[in-house]
Amino acid sequence: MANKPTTRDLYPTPKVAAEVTAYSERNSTSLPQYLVDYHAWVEQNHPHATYMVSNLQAQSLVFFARAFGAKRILEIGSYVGYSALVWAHAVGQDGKVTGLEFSEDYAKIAREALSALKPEEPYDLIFIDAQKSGYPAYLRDILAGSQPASATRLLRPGGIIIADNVLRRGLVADGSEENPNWQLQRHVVTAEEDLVALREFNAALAGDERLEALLLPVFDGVGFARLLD
Ligand SMILES: C[S@@+](CC[C@H](N)C(=O)[O-])C[C@H]1O[C@@H](n2cnc3c(N)ncnc32)[C@H](O)[C@@H]1O
Repeated sequence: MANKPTTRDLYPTPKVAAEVTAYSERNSTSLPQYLVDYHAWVEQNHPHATYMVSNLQAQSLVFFARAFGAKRILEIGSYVGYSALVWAHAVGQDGKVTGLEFSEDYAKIAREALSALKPEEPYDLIFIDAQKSGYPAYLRDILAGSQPASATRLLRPGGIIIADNVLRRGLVADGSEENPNWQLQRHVVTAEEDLVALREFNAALAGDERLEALLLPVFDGVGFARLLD
C-alpha cells in the first residue's frame, strides 16, 4: 500500500504552495479590511515586515482564539502590532490583549516584564513570537507563574500556549547540510543557538506532564499546548 503523501508531496513546487495558500486564505473567514490594509502598509514601509504572521496565519489565530473561548491574551513579541491587532479583533470589545515588545536588551526586559506581570485574572491564551533563543525561558516562566495553588496565575487551568516558528524552515527537525534550507536560511533566518533552543522548547512542551502538546508543521511550525492544571 502506498504511503500517505507528505507535505512536500502534497505541495511539490513553490507555485503550487502559493496557490494553495491563496486559495486557503480565500476560503477562510475574512479578516476585517483594516487588518489586511495594515499588513500591506507594514509590508511596504517597514524593513522587517517578514516578522509578521501572514494574513492566513492571522485567520487561523482568530479561529483558534474563538474556538478556545479565549478572551484574555498575552503576546510575547509584538513587533509593530499586527498580530496584537488580530488578537484584539478575535477577543472583541470585552476581551483584553497584552503585548510585550522590547527596544533594547530585549530578553532581559521581557523576562522581567513577564515575571512582574500579576494579572488580576489569568490569561486564557499566551502567544510566543519573540526571540527564538528565549523560548525555553518563556515557557519556564509561564509554567512557574501558573502554579495550581497560586492566587495570581499567569495562565488559567486549561489555558493555551501557541508558539510560532518552532520548526524554522525545517531546520529544527533536520539541521543537516542536506537540508536545502541549511545554506539558504541558516545564517539569514536563524542561528544555531536558536535551533538548539527551539529543540529544547519543543521537547519541553511535549514532555511536560502539566501540558498536552501538538506541533503542527504548518506555516513556520506552530506549537500548541494546553495547561492541564
Ligand atoms: C516575529 S516578531 C513579532 C511579530 C508579531 N507577533 C506579528 O506577527 O505581527 C518578534 C518581535 O519580538 C520582539 N522581541 C524579541 N524578543 C523579545 C522579548 N524577549 N520580549 C519582547 N519582545 C521581543 C522583537 O523586537 C520583534 O519585534
